[in-house]
Amino acid sequence: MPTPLRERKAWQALERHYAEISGSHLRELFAADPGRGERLSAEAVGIYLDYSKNRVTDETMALLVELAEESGVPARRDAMFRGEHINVSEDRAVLHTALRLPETASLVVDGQDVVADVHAVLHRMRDFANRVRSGEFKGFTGKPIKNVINIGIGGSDLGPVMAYEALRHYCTREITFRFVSNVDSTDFVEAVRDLSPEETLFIISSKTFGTLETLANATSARDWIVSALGSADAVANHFVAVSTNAARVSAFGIDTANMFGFWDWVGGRYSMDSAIGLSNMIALGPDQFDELLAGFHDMDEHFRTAPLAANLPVLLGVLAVWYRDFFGCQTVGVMPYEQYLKRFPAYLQQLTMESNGKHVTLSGQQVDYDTGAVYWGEPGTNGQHSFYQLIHQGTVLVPVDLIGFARTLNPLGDHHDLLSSNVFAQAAALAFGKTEAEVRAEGTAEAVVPHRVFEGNRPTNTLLCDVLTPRLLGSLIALYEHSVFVQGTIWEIDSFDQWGVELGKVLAQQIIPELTSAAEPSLTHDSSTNALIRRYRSLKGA
Ligand SMILES: O=P(O)(O)OC[C@H]1O[C@H](O)[C@H](O)[C@@H](O)[C@@H]1O
Repeated sequence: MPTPLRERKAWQALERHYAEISGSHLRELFAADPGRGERLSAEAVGIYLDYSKNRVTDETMALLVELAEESGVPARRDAMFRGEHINVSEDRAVLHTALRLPETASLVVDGQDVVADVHAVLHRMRDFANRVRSGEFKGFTGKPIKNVINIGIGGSDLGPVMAYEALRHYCTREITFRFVSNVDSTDFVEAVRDLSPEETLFIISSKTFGTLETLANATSARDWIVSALGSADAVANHFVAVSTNAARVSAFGIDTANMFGFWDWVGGRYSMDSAIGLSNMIALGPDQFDELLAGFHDMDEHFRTAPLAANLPVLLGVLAVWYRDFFGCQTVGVMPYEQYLKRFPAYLQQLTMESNGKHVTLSGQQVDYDTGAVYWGEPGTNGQHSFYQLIHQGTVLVPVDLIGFARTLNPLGDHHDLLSSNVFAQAAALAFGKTEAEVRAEGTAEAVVPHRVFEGNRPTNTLLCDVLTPRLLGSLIALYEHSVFVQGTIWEIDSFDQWGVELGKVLAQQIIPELTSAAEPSLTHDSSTNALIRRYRSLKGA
């Protein structure tokens, strides 16, 4: 049993240290230490992390790294990479890192070479992707596929849609890609409105193949194809499945020959580099998909081997703990200054919040400290003209990750420098602010002075990369995956289960028949739920 968090030596030292330094201003820390801006940085696999604009000193960082050490981050990391069952509440290995091991590697878990299994599926995916891309794979009426629709939700949607948007520059423009996730019929109806069924392929992505939203959408997709093409036999030409559950795939009516498998040791939110990425492989082509996997692996190797004090996921992870538990920050903003990464914050929400939104330790004890923060964000400059006001002058402290790139994939005049100047300007403005004296010196009318003061001392990480490539994207995602792991290990929680999504699902199952029934809603509901059900029924019937 690890020492409870509050009793760890490094934690207690951090409590004392926090009392000493929490009042320090980044203005003073920078003024007293000209080397700070370069020293408090780390770089690996094409990602430069400037963490100097955090409310830390060298001593803070040393203590945070000690905390990671004392919390057993290296040992648990190695256990994860070996395939031990670190997901204790589901008694499963956590092996998304095996999805990106090179074919020459070998990893035997429970008597099975998982690398061989992974590459067997990758080979089938490559063959299929090539056949779809070349037009060799044909629809029921003999036409090549022009549209690919991934139907999935949560981890079976967010990764593929984020990566598709992120890597659009590298994707074929010959095929239209769409992603249907919501059980709201509008999602499906709008996605297929302008498409020809004869040229449309559905990828039904679901780890369990039991998710209501996905099965409802898959059923509507099947009806759409069968009614348009006039034969149930058309399913074989227009549907493939990605799942761990072959029995359910075949019960749905998809031949398991058209199924791409993965394994229970891949968590849904860690699955975009498994067969769940099939739509991405078709869009990118197998070679660029390999690059994406190589990028994940680059970061895995860095995480596995770099000293903790220079280890990017460890640094991001311990800083997240520092703000969450010592400064009491409830949220973290992630702002990509790269339009292609517009869905990255949404992707990170599942990764971070489903992983670390937990209230008990691995052994089931209620935690007596805060765990996962709320993650949110938008592309940077758009955010500046909307909610950055609160980050600059509001009363909450919001640590922000700013993600910038030296080069754009779409050079156009001076746009990219205009964009990038904002990355550096925001980080500086948040850190150093503007004092009352500075505002006055500008000749500001006295009554307005307080409104124009920026306290500063608002922390940021700046992640600076060269240009967005599939490889870089893989590394960036793995960076956040492992940061989540570091946080979860320090908090001693299970970052790989998600029991918190179950209760609502069960209640919805109970309510579904009540929405069409004329009988009184269930006596087991509360009066509010019953009143809402009655009102819904009467509005619907009106
Ligand atoms: O891939 P599926 O089995 O359809 O699951 C889709 C999603 O739904 C669940 O409710 C979980 O909260 C997610 O972790 C998962 O990614």
